[in-house]
Amino acid sequence: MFSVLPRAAGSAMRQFQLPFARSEPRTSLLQVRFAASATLRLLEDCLEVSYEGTPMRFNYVWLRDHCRSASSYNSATHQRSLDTGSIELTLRPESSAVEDGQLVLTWPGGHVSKFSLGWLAENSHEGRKTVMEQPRILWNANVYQNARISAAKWDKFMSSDSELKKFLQNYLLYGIAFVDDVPATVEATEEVTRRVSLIRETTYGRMWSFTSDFSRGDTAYSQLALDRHTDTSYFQEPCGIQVFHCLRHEGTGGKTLLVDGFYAAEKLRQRSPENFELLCRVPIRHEYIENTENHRNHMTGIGPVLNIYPWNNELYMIRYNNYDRSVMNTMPHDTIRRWYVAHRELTTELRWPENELWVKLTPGKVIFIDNWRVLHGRESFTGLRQLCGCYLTRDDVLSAARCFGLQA
Ligand SMILES: C[N+](C)(C)CCCC[C@H](N)C(=O)O
Ligand SMILES: O=C(O)CCC(=O)C(=O)O
Ligand SMILES: [Fe+2]
Repeated sequence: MFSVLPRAAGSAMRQFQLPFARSEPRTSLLQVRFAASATLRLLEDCLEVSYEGTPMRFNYVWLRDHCRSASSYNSATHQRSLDTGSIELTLRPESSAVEDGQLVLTWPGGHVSKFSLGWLAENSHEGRKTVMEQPRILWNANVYQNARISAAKWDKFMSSDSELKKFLQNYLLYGIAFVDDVPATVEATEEVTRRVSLIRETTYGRMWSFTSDFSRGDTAYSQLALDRHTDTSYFQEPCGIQVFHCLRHEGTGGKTLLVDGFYAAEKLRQRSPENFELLCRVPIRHEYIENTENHRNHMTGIGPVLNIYPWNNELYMIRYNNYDRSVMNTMPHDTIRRWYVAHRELTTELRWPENELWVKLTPGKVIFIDNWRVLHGRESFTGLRQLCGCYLTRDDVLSAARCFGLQA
């Protein structure tokens, strides 16, 4: 397994910088010793706090903006009451002190702000443990199998919060997680997903249950194999999580394929930074057109294949669906050739057999897939196969994880 830290991207992205510019403090006006190993300095444009060995700088406007006094902040709703627009941008405190592990600042006019040193350490730029929004363990089939992640069990999952927390931690790290022993019904599948989050209703329904009956205008509703892909790439915001539960299958084939899209994309970033960068930059369109007796849809989503946060180059979403990719008319002629080369290189990564995790979904086994990261596909099959599931709202899944103290 290679590192999960985002690597510095290639040449075209080297101009990247953290948004927090570092400038040398100019004058030291005041030094106060306030704890065994902590020092406070009121500088020209910021307060420097050296606490537990880390010097941290706090902009004065930032400090006033983060004042937790009753008139500035409603701690019952966790909302700011202060109008940030009313803070003088040249503001400086009139005095500063440390009392009982708290930094106490008095502002011109007499308003007092208090900050615990621990809170400052947690929230300073310098004190932040990691620049990653979402720590992950990227995997190929070996890595995932050797990790021996156990599936949650229905009974415990439904009743024990620590079981749910463990499940969410696995989900966040690997982008997939399983619950076993779920009754093979749509209702139980709904219950198990409601334990985690809200369901995202789409044109396919809230909960859906389908066979290969071509009830909708899409290949999923057939017996054909489906190559690895992410779903709803034609949404402006693709669904965050996909849930599958195979309620019955009397026949052969139909295994589920899972591929960690971020593992493949990071390989591409290492191997060909320019191709990685191109796939981050060039927008393409996906489309879902359905015109049947009962359903009329025309959806499009536009965006790059690889989506990274501009401030740290961390991947947060891959949109990869060769079936639903629409006409390539969103880029100039000279980019097209290069885009196909880059896309081919990513496709090659995604197709290495060692990156493929194959799972036979059986009645009772529910899988949650991070549809912004892990691609799914299936083998062709024979016989009656009924699959049910739903999409989940991403924000609510992440919120559930944060409520357990997980970094999400
Ligand atoms: C999952 N469910 C069967 C309801 C919908 C399938 C959607 C299929 C579509 N081609 C896509 O990839 O988004
Ligand atoms: O039939 C399957 O296993 C999955 C089909 C699929 O890709 C989907 O429903 O999104
Ligand atoms: Fe799919």
